[in-house]
Amino acid sequence: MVMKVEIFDTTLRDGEQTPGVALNVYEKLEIARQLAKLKVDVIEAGFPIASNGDFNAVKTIAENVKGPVIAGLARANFKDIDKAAEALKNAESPRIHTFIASSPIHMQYKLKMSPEQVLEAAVEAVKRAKSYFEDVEFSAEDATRSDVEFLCKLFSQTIRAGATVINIPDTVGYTTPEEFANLIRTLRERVPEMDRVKISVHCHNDLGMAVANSLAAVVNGATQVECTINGLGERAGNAALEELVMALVTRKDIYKVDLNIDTKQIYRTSKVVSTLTGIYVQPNKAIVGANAFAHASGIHQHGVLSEKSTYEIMTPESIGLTSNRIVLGKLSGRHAFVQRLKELGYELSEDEINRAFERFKDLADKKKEITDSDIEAIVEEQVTKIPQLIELEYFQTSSGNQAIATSTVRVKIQGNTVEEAATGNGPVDATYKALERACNINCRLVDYSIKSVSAGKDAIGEVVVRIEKDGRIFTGRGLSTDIIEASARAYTDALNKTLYNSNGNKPAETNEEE
Ligand SMILES: CC(=O)SCCNC(=O)CCNC(=O)[C@H](O)C(C)(C)COP(=O)(O)OP(=O)(O)OC[C@H]1O[C@@H](n2cnc3c(N)ncnc32)[C@H](O)[C@@H]1OP(=O)(O)O
Ligand SMILES: CC(C)C(=O)C(=O)O
Ligand SMILES: [Mg+2]
Repeated sequence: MVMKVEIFDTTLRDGEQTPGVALNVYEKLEIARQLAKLKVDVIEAGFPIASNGDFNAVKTIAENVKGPVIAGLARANFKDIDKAAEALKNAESPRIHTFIASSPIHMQYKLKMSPEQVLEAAVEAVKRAKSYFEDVEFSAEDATRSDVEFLCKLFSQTIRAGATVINIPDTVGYTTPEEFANLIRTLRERVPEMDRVKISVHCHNDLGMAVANSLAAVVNGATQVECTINGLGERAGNAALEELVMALVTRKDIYKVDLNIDTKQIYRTSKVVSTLTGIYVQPNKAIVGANAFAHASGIHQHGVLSEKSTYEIMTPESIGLTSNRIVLGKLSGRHAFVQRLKELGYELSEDEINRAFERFKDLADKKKEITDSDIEAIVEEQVTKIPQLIELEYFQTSSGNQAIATSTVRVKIQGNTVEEAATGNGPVDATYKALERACNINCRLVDYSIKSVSAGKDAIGEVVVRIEKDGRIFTGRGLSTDIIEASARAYTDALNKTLYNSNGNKPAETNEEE
């Protein structure tokens, strides 16, 4: 029989312990409703004794969210438990989650209690909680640094007192998969009562092993896993729900467990939580990071375009995304570029593709990500071009508010390399004068305009110039992330057209005017 593992979400309790996060009752309710859509088995809605706000949030969620068990946290004392019971009393399925630390460090320095006192407080707490509700969870805080003998005693007695769920937290993220697996196995072997309750784990991520430790516990019999959306939580956070769930689903061949979760709600839930908590998800975060289903390198893009499973172990649709993302940049190859051209509706010849691809690579060296607008601009610039009689090989400018702008350019004109320099009213003016000299063309700048083609600080600038020569107007266009370069390219393009025209050719573009 396939074992069922329950997902206990503590985003609203441990997740809210993330430094800088404070959710109001409406925000908590919205997250709880989304967690119910995700079909988590338990929502830990808060710590009712902590504040009136948290009490109200737990009460509101208990009264309004149906489906999952609604849990409230309480220390091992009557005041906390009574308050939690009051907040939870109208829940469809309420659970009081009471806890006390069991490690020597915590007992001695924090609680200032002997093990015997802790044992007694735990048993009394569970009995008190049981007087309110059938479902009672008991946690031995810092279990992974506790004496195993003592843990066995604590769990045996709290189960006899009525606990229905025994939670084994790795409170400070100290354990390792092997050690934790061994602890779960040992406890199950040595505490016969564990057979009749749910065995839960609650792992923190201080050494980056929260998910791995939780999975090791599942393999060894844990039937409930506590986790948070986006891995939020105290210090380095808790095991991330999305990672745990997708590991259990994707590697069902190994874990062989069933879950209630509707994985298609994962992405949306992550978004809701990051928006309401203000804690953004790092781009390379597993499952829900912006790059989790993005492919940036040519070899991978080619693979994924041929067959997605070459580089995707789960589908973006399975977590609620509509598709993967092919990110065009300097590491992309021809396959991905050609595919994007097709998607944008271009039908280009081999030669046109070659030229556009060359320009794309050139631009990608300067710009992190090439957007669709960039590609459209590249195609417009490259493909509609007449033969390059003048090629801009190099330019250098210097300018400043106290200096005379100077520019040096090197161009290749019909096979000959010419270098010239000029001064001007600014770097663009100086470059234009140097280009005119180098090309030996007398013309007049009629119009100059610049606009941003794409978004962001590294956006492409598009410069369009109109020049007049012998009574005719020629238009030139230039693109670059550097506006001086875009200006130089535009002017070179226009000069090229004047030369092409004076050689007796009919300009290919329609933008030439009499
Ligand atoms: C591992 C975890 O994540 S546990 C959950 C942690 N979350 C929180 O602490 C968030 C909410 N907490 C709060 O709002 C407050 O800390 C409260 C309301 C719980 C308590 O506030 P205060 O009464 O001002 O106490 P304070 O937080 O300074 O100290 C904790 C007290 O609880 C005691 N305590 C801690 N854990 C437990 C426990 N599980 N059972 C019983 N007593 C406990 C401490 O020994 C200390 O007792 P003392 O006041 O007699 O010295
Ligand atoms: C309250 C308990 C379960 C906890 O958050 C922890 O030990 O980390
Ligand atoms: Mg915790």
